[in-house]
Amino acid sequence: MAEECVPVIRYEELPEGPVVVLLDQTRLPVEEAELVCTDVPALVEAICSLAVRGAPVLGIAGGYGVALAAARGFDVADAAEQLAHARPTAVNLAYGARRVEAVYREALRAGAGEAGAAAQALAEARALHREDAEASERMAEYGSALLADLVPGGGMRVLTHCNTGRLVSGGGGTALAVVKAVHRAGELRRLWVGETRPLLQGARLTAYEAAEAGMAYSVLTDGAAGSLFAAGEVDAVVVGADRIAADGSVANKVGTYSLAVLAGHHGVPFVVVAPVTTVDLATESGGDIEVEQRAAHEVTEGLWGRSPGSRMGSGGGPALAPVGAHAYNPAFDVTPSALVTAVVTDEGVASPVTAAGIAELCSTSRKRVSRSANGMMKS
Ligand SMILES: CSC[C@@H](O)[C@@H](O)C(=O)COP(=O)(O)O
Repeated sequence: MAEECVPVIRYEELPEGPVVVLLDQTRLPVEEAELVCTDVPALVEAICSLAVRGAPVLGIAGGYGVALAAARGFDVADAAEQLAHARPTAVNLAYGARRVEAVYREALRAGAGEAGAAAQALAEARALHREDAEASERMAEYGSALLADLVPGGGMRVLTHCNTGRLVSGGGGTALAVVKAVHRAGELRRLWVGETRPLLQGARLTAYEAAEAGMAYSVLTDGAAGSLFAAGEVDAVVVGADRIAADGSVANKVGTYSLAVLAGHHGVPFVVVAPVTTVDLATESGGDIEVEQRAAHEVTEGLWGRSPGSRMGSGGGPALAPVGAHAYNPAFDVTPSALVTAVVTDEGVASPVTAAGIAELCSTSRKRVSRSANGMMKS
């Protein structure tokens, strides 16, 4: 159960100073080790190496990073800049860093002083963390209800990609939180877990969470998805998102687009689950989304499968390809809205996925924020 698990991220005020503590996801599933970041460069390094990863928790990390810089007396604007640009595709990272930076600046402007502004920055980062947990619950509710409609009769076989559960969130997560709700309702026959090359977020992390939740699951190589669809073994695909453009295009872990094409070909619902904070109305279309390109050695070396005596490559892993092999290694791809059956958010569901539907979800969210800013009850 999530309550007994090592927290994915936390901000701690130790006698020697504040720190951000992360569950190091590069070490999973072998061990649950924590990584303690005492400054922003250490946190940026943890973000780049994927010790902390997945869109919503990157937002929380960005927020805590700015709060950490403020509390330790570092240059807050520089910290926010470094964090916002540590990875380019997941919009939540910049969102979290900029949101907390804005609160810090406003507090300074209002005369709170540095310590007061730092305290307000931390309160904002903690609020962001809490909101994300609440958003997970709402996405799980909306998403599981939608799946029950899309796949009537229960006993569904769901295919997912990458990792979108508690490891990416202040709460239960996005797509995997939906699958967990389906499982709790007794309606999940099997979770198909795409291994997610090259860094195996599916095999290492989603399988770890599926086992933790007691689900029936199978890991498959990314290349095996086609034959699984052809055999009629997939009732729905449920994935997360790193950025959703105004036209409803979805950037998510590389391999998502291929699954959407397969789902379209086989008439299987393809559902994207993400908080509204992952929608970026300033990005007009999928072609405008910056896709992070990562180092070749992630593809050409077995970074997660070191064994004694293996010949090590430049990244420190055993060679899987000739030394020096060129690699194409985008971290994400973009799926056009026409291939997406529904976008499930914490503010409701857009289906069919249109620019108007996406804008409507965001305006619901803005109304909610302004109501709560006016001291009214949150809906
Ligand atoms: C809510 S998680 C959605 C996405 O962030 C997830 O599917 C994903 O692509 C993560 O990529 P990663 O490179 O592991 O950070």
